This record gives sequence, C-alpha cells and structure tokens, in this order.
Amino acid sequence: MSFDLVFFGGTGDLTWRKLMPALFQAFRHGKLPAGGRILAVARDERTDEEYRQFIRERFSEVDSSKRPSDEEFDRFAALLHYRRMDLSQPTDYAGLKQWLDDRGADTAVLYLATSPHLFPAICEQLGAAGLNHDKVRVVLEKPLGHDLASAQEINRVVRSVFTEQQAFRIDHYLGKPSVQNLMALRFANALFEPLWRRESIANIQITLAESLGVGTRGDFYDRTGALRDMIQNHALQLLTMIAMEPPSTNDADAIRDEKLKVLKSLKPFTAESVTRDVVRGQYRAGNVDGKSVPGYLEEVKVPADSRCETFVALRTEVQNWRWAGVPFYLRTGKRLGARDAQIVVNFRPVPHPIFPSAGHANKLVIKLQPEDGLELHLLAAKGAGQGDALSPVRLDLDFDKAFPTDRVGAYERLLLDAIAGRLNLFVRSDEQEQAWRWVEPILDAWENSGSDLKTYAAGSWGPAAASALVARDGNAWAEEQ
Ligand SMILES: NC(=O)C1=CN([C@@H]2O[C@H](COP(=O)(O)OP(=O)(O)OC[C@H]3O[C@@H](n4cnc5c(N)ncnc54)[C@H](OP(=O)(O)O)[C@@H]3O)[C@@H](O)[C@H]2O)C=CC1
Ligand SMILES: O=C1O[C@H](COP(=O)(O)O)[C@@H](O)[C@H](O)[C@H]1O
Repeated sequence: MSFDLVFFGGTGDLTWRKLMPALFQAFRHGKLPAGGRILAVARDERTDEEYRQFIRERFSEVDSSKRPSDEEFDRFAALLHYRRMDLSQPTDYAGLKQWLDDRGADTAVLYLATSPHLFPAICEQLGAAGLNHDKVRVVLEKPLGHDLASAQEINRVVRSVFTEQQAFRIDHYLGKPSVQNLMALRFANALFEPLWRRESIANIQITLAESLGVGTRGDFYDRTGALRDMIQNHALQLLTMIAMEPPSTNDADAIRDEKLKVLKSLKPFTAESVTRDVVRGQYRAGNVDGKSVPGYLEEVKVPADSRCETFVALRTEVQNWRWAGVPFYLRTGKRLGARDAQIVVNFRPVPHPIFPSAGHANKLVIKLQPEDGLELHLLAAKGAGQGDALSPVRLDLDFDKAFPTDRVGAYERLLLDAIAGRLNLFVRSDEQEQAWRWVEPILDAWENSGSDLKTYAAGSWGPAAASALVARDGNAWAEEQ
C-alpha cells in the first residue's frame, strides 16, 4: 500500500521531537508500509536536502537507543521531502494537490501539527482544493480548541469537509501500549470484569504526574493550563476506558459509543462543587531529582503575575448503575515528585476479616509510565504463625520484559493506525465536545470567582489540599498509602 504523509507544521517542535522519531522507529522496525513519502510543510524556503539535514541534527536530541546510525538515517531520509507553503494562503494549496496527484498514492494522510487556530482555514482550503476525496485522511493534533465553542467550530468545519471516518483526532495517551492493555485486561480476560463495579471497588485514582516544568513552552502553557492540557483529554480518556461498559465489538464506533456514555454520566460540576471538589495549584521553586528548579512564575515566557494552574486534582463520580457512589480522583501536574502515570484501582476490604488486622485491601495498579505494566497487591501468609498479621505482596507484570521485541511507542502506533485507517484509538468529535462540556463549569468557576490557586513546591506531590480532597472520603493517594 503506497502512502503520502504530510506534516503541516513540518519544522515545529512536535514534528521533529515526537513525530519524526516515531516514524523512524516504525521504519526501523519494518512496520512502515513500503512505498511511502513523508512531506514536511512550513513557511520558510528549504530544499529536501536542507530539511533532511535539519532532521538529522534534531535526531541528536533523541534518546540514544532511538537514534539512527548514519546509514539508517540515510535510508530513512530518502523518504523525506519538504515544501514551502503558507497555510493561510488559499493559493498555496494547488501545488500541494499537484504534488500528491502526480504520484496518486493509495492513501494521503494530512497531519495538522500546527496551532489549532489554523485548523478551520486549513480544512476549508483542503476542501476547496479537492483534497478531501476518499483517499485522504486528516489527523488533528490536540488541543482541539480552547473551550467548547471553539472545539465545536473546528469540528463543524472538519465535518463540512471530511467524513467522520476521515478525521483522526489524536490523544497520544490512547496510543500508549499500557492503555491498549487496559482494554485487553478488561475485555479479553474473564478475571476482573465481575469485580469491576461499585460492589468491589472502593475508589479509582488516575495520576498523570510530570517532573518536568513547562520548559520553553511557557507562552503556550500559560494560555492553556493543566485542566485544558491534560484533564480535558488524556485523563478523561483514561477514565472512559476504565469505566466504560464492554463494547459489543472491537470496532471504533462501538468503543467510542461506550466512552461517550461515560462522559455523559460524569457528575456535572457547579460553582459550589468546584470549590469543594477541585484543587488547582501552581509550582514554586523547589528540588527535582536533586536539582533546584525555578518556580512557574520564573519560567521563560510566563507572565510574572500568572494565575495559570500547573496542577489539578479533582473528585468526580460516574453516575450510573455500575459506579454509583465510587469516587474517581483525577490528578495531574508539572514539576511533581516523579514522572509517574498510573491508574490505581482500590478494591474494598473483605466483608468479614478472619485474620488479625490484615490492614491492606487489594489494589490493582495499571502503570502507564515510566514503566509499562500491572501490579496486583495481595495479602499473603508468608509462613507466619497463626495469629500473625498477613504481609502485603504483589504480583508484578512488566510488559517491556514480557514482550521485549514488540513494544511500539504511542506516536508510532497512532501514525501507523492513521496510515492504515484504523480509528479505534482516535477520539470522535462528540466525545471531545462532551469532555469540553464537562470541564467548562470548572473554567467558568475559576474565572468568575478567582477561586483559590494554591502553591506547591516543585518536587512535591502538589498542594496539601489535594491530599485533603481524598482524605475527606477516608482515602489517600497511592504514594501516601
Ligand atoms: N510540541 C509538543 O510536544 C506538542 C505539541 N502539540 C500541539 O501541536 C501543535 C504544534 O505544536 P509545536 O510543534 O510545539 O509548535 P511550533 O510552534 O514549534 O511549530 C509550529 C509549526 O507550524 C508551522 N506554521 C505556523 N504557521 C504556519 C503557516 N501559516 N503556514 C505554514 N506553516 C505554519 C511552523 O513553521 P513556520 O513558522 O516556519 O511556518 C512550525 O513548523 C500545537 O497545537 C501544540 O499544542 C501537542 C502535543 C505535544
Ligand atoms: O499532551 C501533552 O502531554 C505531555 C505529556 O505526555 P507524556 O506522554 O510525556 O506523558 C505534556 O508534557 C504536555 O504538556 C501536553 O501538552
């Protein structure tokens, strides 16, 4: 199958830091279909050769195990092309169409790796140039909009030009192997499903913690904040996969229908419940990995009086038969104690304990990163005498060790799926809009009331109020248990 993959924003940070290395991995693993061309598009003038050199230099910043040798890069670089184009200029699209038509590949994947404010104009111009025929797929990078209205406007234009089957909305967390394993865990194994409900589960915690700060992206981040950057998309997508009903098939729409139902069942926020159930914070200077780091207000391109949140913790519920009354805690932040993304499913204690103060209840930890695996926490007798307390033990499954040769990174997987036309791991417009609908009352409450922005030291686990939020229900975050 021949394909053309076009990156609008071909010189941008996302393209050289994430997309090109992911494509190179697919190429190295022999997974990239033969007969492909990769075209980068941006506004400055460059030759193909200059662009290849640009990517070669950027690859030196990639993790060493993922860096190509010179010989590998030369073979990969033969696929790379560059074209100058101003995406805001309608006249620039005819040349692109010609470039694609001259070859007539089986599939053209057009990846919008640019600022979302350009998306409507790009889609309209693609339509006007006839670049919306059935061999074309469009990939839309997050964030899709800034709020519900802007997301709806982008989706309106996308739908007026492309069918839903042609629109691939990226949430790169869905491409992480551990997230796909979550689907397998729940729907390919009979073991957990009978327990996956309010009768057996006490609470669920989703933590997406980063030790990095905002780096050089301070201006983007300050317009965005943690709620829009991580909760509206990644954290809510994980929540839907944990809470959804079993889909009737593995088809994209069967899965997305179930995820949408979860989003619609989330307890809506009011101004009052935002004050009670949402904590926002901003990091101050502190220590991360033994190094002192500046506070958010000292970061490059961040206004000195910014009230942008770099941390959010919230409590919600999925209001349906399966989950009624079970707290779902979501938490994300920059400059936290570790880079650690995980979902913790805390089970209820046994109804009638016969062992002396066994203490811990069972817990399943779905580890997304840095490791990718599962931990099942159990209690065992350890050969102790009768009357002795039991010991906590854990079954530890490391997917990198279990499948050493088959691991595929998130962007690699999603790019290959977009080329192959598989939509399962992409987000449908109604899901995305429902997620915005749910977070908007939080944004409104913050704007209207200017409610408390707490601070936390870089390298900590966020403001104390986040621990109090969970402690109110008699629970604790995983690292406090
Ligand atoms: N960087 C990341 O890790 C992530 C980024 N994203 C999202 O991806 C998008 C891109 O981010 P990022 O790569 O960081 O941004 P950059 O600012 O680094 O890159 C933007 C790219 O778009 C090009 N561009 C801008 N305007 C035009 C235009 N009118 N015509 C043609 N090309 C244009 C720029 O090239 P030039 O100016 O030379 O024309 C450049 O190649 C953003 O929406 C971001 O939020 C999402 C997840 C992660
Ligand atoms: O989408 C985003 O994700 C990254 C975190 O991704 P990860 O795969 O490294 O966990 C985050 O740093 C960035 O701010 C956000 O836009």
